[in-house]
Amino acid sequence: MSAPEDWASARRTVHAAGWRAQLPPVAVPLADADGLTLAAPLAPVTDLPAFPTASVDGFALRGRGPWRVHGQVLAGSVPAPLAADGTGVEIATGAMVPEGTEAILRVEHATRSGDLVDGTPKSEREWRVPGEEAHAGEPLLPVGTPVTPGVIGLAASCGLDALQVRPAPRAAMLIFGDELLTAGPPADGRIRDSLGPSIPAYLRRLGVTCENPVAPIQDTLGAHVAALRAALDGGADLICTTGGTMHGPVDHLHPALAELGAQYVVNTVAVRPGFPMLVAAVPHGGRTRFVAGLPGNPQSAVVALVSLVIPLLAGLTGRPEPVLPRVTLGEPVPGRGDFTHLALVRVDPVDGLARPVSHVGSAMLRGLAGARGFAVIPPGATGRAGDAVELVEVP
Ligand SMILES: Nc1nc2c(c(=O)[nH]1)N[C@H]1C(S)=C(S)[C@@H](COP(=O)(O)OP(=O)(O)OC[C@H]3O[C@@H](n4cnc5c(N)ncnc54)[C@H](O)[C@@H]3O)O[C@H]1N2
Ligand code: MOO
Repeated sequence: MSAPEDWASARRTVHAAGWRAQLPPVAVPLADADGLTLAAPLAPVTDLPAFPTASVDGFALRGRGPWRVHGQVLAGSVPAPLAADGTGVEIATGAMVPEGTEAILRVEHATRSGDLVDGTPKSEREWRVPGEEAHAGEPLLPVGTPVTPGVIGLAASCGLDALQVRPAPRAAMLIFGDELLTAGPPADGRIRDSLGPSIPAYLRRLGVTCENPVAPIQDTLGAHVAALRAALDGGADLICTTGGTMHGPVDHLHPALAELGAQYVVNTVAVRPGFPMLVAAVPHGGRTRFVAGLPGNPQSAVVALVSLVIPLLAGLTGRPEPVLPRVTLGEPVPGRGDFTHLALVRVDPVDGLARPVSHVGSAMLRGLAGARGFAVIPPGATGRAGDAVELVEVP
């Protein structure tokens, strides 16, 4: 077995490997772009607003009052200029302001008799001027920005119909372990596969297109290699496997990777739980694909997902390496010697402090199901109440 790699540096290594293999950009209609990643800066086609735009309902006026009002300007039309002092038009919020306008008088500040209007307009301008929000071509959001509903709305207001984005990575999910049942209660030495139903759900939350898992795959080297080949031929950018990361009698992942000509990006990480996790790169079909080997112990598999798969996906989609938020511990959390300890915590909604949860054995999911994420206790350290530590959130 190779020496385990430091947890933080393993994250940097997989991000860099994903970055080098970034998925080629595509143009995607706005309505389909949520969750993808900008591959070009977002910039407006015109000034924003594109024309002087009334902010209130009232009267657009020229010169001194009282003003003779002739006609109406509604949003969506091009008005004639105000040609003479002492004249005006009724104007609606959102309408283009006529050339020659010197003030807009709000309807609630106006007195009207017949076609004459009088009142005192506010001293501040009651319309938006072109370029007030942005100028044509001005970069508003950089490459690597995750597309959110807010970004989609901004893009539409900028006059864009599509966005240049990195597409969603495609994942396949392979479950190893002859002891696994896909339905019914555990019994007679057999247990339920808890990762086949849950890891694809996490992946989808991470913006990945994930097929239904292939489960369980027979505990033979031939079946492992065949399943990995089928996933590569199916076009997967990322293949997540569970189990078989160690070197027990039926752990075939390492020999299967060797047979495929895969190169380790990271092979075992100095973290508890989860240390036999790995990421390997496989050249296939003219580009690099990745295999993420998640350990079989269920909590360890999720640790591997948040530790390695999330930074790998960030790299693949052209996003920066994830920056971890910090939380303050409300109780002590022990360290794990030379290893990083990822300790499941919940974050109290009232005092905002992170406290360890119970039932956190690496074979258990009970603690994980109610936890916000993993507090990171670095090698050689111990978490004391009041310490601000990094938090890896569970997706
Ligand atoms: N001699 C040693 N043995 C083990 C060590 C060690 O250091 N020396 N480390 C343990 C650790 S830590 C982990 S984690 C596991 C990792 O093992 P594998 O990735 O090879 O996983 P398996 O042996 O296939 O399974 C381990 C465990 O998890 C259960 N399992 C597997 N898949 C699923 C699934 N989809 N759903 C639910 N449970 C699953 C499986 O039945 C085993 O109980 O190795 C330790 N051993
Ligand atoms: O590292 Mo194992 O993943 O402790 O259960």
